[in-house]
Amino acid sequence: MAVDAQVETVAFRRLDPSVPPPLRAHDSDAGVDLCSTVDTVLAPGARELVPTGIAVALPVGTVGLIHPRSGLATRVGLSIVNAPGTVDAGYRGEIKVCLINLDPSEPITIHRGDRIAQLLVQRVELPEFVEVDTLDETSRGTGGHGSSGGHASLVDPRREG
Ligand SMILES: O=c1ccn([C@H]2C[C@H](O)[C@@H](COP(=O)(O)OP(=O)(O)OP(=O)(O)O)O2)c(=O)[nH]1
Ligand SMILES: [Mg+2]
Repeated sequence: MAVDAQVETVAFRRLDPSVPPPLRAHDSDAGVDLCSTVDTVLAPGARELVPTGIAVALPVGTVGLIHPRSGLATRVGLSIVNAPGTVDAGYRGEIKVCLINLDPSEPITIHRGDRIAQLLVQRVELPEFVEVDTLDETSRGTGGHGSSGGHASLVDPRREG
């Protein structure tokens, strides 16, 4: 499958003419901000699929990753259930964000036009997966899920202080 050599532009459509275009707050920012097209209130613990009014045509060989915004995460506990969300290069539908209110007690009010998430475009490999009988040996081998140790104090309920 042909992969574009350089990715300098990404075509987008505004499905809602009043929604702002995907913009970087600063030229060198990794992500462009995505805005809500709806007013909504997220109760503590609630999640909601929020439309952004934006559709994109990402070049083949790239992926769009939808990340939370750190300021909203820190200040009010707003996050994304499936962070980072995956936007496939072939997807032409509206980008939607599955927001979640992680605050234990306070609701979060979202207004139409609020910047709710950020979209990063990254290169991605599209390898063919080839089935084999044996895999090459490594020093890690099959060890995982804490096999290297070092975090017992984080999970030991008897820990004091
Ligand atoms: O946060 C997200 C994640 C995905 N999508 C869109 C773009 C993506 O290309 C498509 C499918 O996403 P994904 O593969 O993560 O979902 P799935 O549950 O596997 O659905 P599908 O069976 O359509 O692949 O949904 C969004 O708009 N927002
Ligand atoms: Mg999928």
